[in-house]
Amino acid sequence: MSTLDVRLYVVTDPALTPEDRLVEMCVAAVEGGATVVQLRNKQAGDDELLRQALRLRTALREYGVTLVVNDRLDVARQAGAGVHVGVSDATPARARDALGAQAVVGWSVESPEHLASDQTAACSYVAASPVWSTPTKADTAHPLGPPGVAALRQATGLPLVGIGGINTPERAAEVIAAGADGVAVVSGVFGVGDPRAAAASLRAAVDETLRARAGAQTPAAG
Ligand SMILES: Cc1ncc(COP(=O)(O)OP(=O)(O)O)c(N)n1
Ligand SMILES: Cc1nc(C(=O)O)sc1CCOP(=O)(O)O
Ligand SMILES: [Mg+2]
Repeated sequence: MSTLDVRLYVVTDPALTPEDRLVEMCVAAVEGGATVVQLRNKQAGDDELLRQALRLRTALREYGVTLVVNDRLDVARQAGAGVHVGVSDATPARARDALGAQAVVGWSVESPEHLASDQTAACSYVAASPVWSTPTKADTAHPLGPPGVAALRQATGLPLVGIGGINTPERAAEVIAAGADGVAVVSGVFGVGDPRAAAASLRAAVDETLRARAGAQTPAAG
């Protein structure tokens, strides 16, 4: 199975991506360079969320990006999407059982201890939660900062994204330089006027830092 491309992972928020603009804004983010889209709407009922997930799936199919639903296993399964779970949700193992071997299952990790758990065997990727504090989500663990991301990198070979407060290309570059494979972003893409341009700037910073990191790891010839 090929490695999941998590370079720019955008996460929706009903306050920033209202239903009548949800698809248009996600398509713009993908055209700017997003590789994963997560539908996150804590208030929506299952029927409403499923309707949104199906609309997104249809619109995103031609772009070949990954669609993930936050928290709700049943909606994810019915939409043919992946799922993201946190420490207070269903476990990754339960999500894997519900969605099957091919599905994308993501897990929030708040410390290297989480990565010592056998739950990681069920994960397609993990998210460093949070890198910086953010007004977008108040109920997070203590921020890890880039050093915390580096500690998680040492503890896992799974695709690793940082999330929380990554709202500038400079911050995105810091997270990648610390060892993450990608950045997960809400307000830095959907809270600005032009999601396509914001996604393109963040993606450029991610790609440039990944290239610099790869160059630094390759021994010079001679
Ligand atoms: C990519 C990504 N990382 C972390 C989270 C947060 O998940 P969780 O801790 O379960 O919190 P809620 O999003 O459910 O409020 C996420 N959704 N996506
Ligand atoms: C959905 C989410 N999860 C987080 C975590 O730490 O687990 S932080 C977060 C919101 C991130 O929003 P922004 O990019 O606007 O800072
Ligand atoms: Mg959750």
